[in-house]
Amino acid sequence: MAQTAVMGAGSWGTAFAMVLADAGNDVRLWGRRPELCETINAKHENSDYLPGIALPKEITATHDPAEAMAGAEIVVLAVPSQQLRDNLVSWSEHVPADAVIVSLMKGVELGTHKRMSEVIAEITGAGPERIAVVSGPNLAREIANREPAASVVACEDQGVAERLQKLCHTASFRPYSMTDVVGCELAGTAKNIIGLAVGVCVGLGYGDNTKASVITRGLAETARLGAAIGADPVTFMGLAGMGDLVATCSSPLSRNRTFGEKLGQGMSVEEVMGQTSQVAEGVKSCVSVSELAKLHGVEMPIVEHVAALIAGEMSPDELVSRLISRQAKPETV
Ligand SMILES: NC(=O)c1ccc[n+]([C@@H]2O[C@H](COP(=O)([O-])OP(=O)(O)OC[C@H]3O[C@@H](n4cnc5c(N)ncnc54)[C@H](O)[C@@H]3O)[C@@H](O)[C@H]2O)c1
Ligand SMILES: O=P(O)(O)OC[C@H](O)CO
Repeated sequence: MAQTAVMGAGSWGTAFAMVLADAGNDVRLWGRRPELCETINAKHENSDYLPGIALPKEITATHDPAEAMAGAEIVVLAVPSQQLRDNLVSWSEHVPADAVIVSLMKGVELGTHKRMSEVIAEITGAGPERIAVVSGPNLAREIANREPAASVVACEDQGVAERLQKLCHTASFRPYSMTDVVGCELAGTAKNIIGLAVGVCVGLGYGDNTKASVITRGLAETARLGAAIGADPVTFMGLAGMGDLVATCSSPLSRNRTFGEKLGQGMSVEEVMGQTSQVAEGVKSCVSVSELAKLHGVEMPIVEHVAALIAGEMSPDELVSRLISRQAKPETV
């Protein structure tokens, strides 16, 4: 068992802190707002993000990053992807030199097109054997309710992945280990964008054939970019790929799918933003992933159309009609 720090007390940071505590680890949870940390410590509940769920007593919250990470063997990062860089710059002096740094985030940075593991390596100087990713079909509220689910722990060092796997294996959470960090991160990021597209179709009133078509072709274009940036193609068939895509695109709990659904129903991006307190990563990552694909000469029509929709350059109806009327071609990845 290990001393762990979870940096970010939103939905997934808190739910994953529960997983770590259930697995027998000591968990310090860093929260941005002192008053939320006080509530968590006093009531053992994150009333803002997971109301009604009793947190294990082994979780203690703090607003002080130095206190959160002091002596931590495992530092878990769970803030919105576009906010990671700024936070990590201010936290990096407190990250213990030998700690393994685990990303729970599913996004690609705007401007740099970097995956979160690349941002972590750049800012902390940690080598690949100290950087890991957890990704899979893991909607926070279901995990916090201890509903059975599987996930993937990826680290280039298989031994480190296996150690982390043991540290987060509980009676309801079953992690698999793997070494494909690139594939895992790309799959987790792209599924949010495909989830937005599926949500748009749901909002327009379309049914399961439409959803399945977007999911399948979404996975194909994700795998295409994966092949270009060095991912293992098998990853896209697994929990971080197909698994997460199915969970996100099927569930009303998904913030990305819900965001798209509201757009499909006729709300503007600004209106949906105004109603959304939690992060829908695909809204930003559609831009960075679309640019990354272009840099690698890879076509990602669904991602590109979602980026155009978010930019206000096309309507939900146009998104669907333009995708369906693209030139006919063989079904290849
Ligand atoms: N919620 C899920 O079901 C789930 C599951 C798997 C992965 N993820 C991923 O985990 C990451 C975190 O998502 P979440 O669901 O916890 O998001 P959230 O919106 O529920 O919470 C985000 C947390 O980050 C904090 N935050 C926001 N802006 C910040 C800033 N500028 N500086 C520091 N902290 C800031 C918020 O206060 C909050 O504690 C995302 O990349 C998401 O895609 C989420
Ligand atoms: O709520 P979403 O759309 O951010 O999805 C949450 C998780 O990533 C599902 O695995």
